[in-house]
Amino acid sequence: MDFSQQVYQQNQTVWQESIHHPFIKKLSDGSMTLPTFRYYLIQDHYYLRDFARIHELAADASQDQAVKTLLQELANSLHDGEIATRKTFFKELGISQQDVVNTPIAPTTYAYTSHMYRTLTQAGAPAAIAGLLPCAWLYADVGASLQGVTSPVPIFQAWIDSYQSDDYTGPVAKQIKLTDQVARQTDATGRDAMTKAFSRSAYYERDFWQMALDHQDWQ
Ligand SMILES: Cc1ncc(C[n+]2csc(CCO)c2C)c(N)n1
Repeated sequence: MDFSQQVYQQNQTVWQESIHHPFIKKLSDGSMTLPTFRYYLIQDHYYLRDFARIHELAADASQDQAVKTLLQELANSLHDGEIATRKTFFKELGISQQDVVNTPIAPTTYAYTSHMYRTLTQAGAPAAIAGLLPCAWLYADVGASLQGVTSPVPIFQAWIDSYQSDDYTGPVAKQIKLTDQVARQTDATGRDAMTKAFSRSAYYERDFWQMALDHQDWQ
């Protein structure tokens, strides 16, 4: 069985807890408050900045030219895709640079991004690549689970729509393929590190939703 299918199956409990998380329910039924959505977007802004950076660092650390190129491509498509979408949301909700500066990175965002940097420095590019995978894959599944759902709040609907276009699902398939290719070129110890990196990211993805509902801070 491919590495991706194996870790996907192993992490279904936490995965399904994300898909059925109250955060997703509140987005789709419109009961989420705007301050919660704003909180999520600002934390996500911090997250995406590091997420893009880790692609670049993993590309630098990778020995394989094709892997390097694909990671760089994924990093570029982030700037045109997810990061650009966030900028539109910021504009629509009136979130300013000052609002971002005034909001510190919260513990779960800090832990999730630190986990990805740590994985890269301690276990290398293959594990870092596996740690990047749950992000896009989970959101594709969340998008699929929301197919046909119409949120009464237009900006929540825009968020849902952003995970349903082919522009989005194409890169996810590429990333799964890349991870499987890297896993095939890696020994058992490396694959074990990849497995751990994937599981930990899946865990932090679930906690990210809860962090936003709780408006988690450092108190
Ligand atoms: C915490 C968190 N996890 C996942 C995503 C989703 N996401 C991040 S980058 C990207 C594009 C393809 O890699 C997608 C879908 C997010 N925004 N925030």
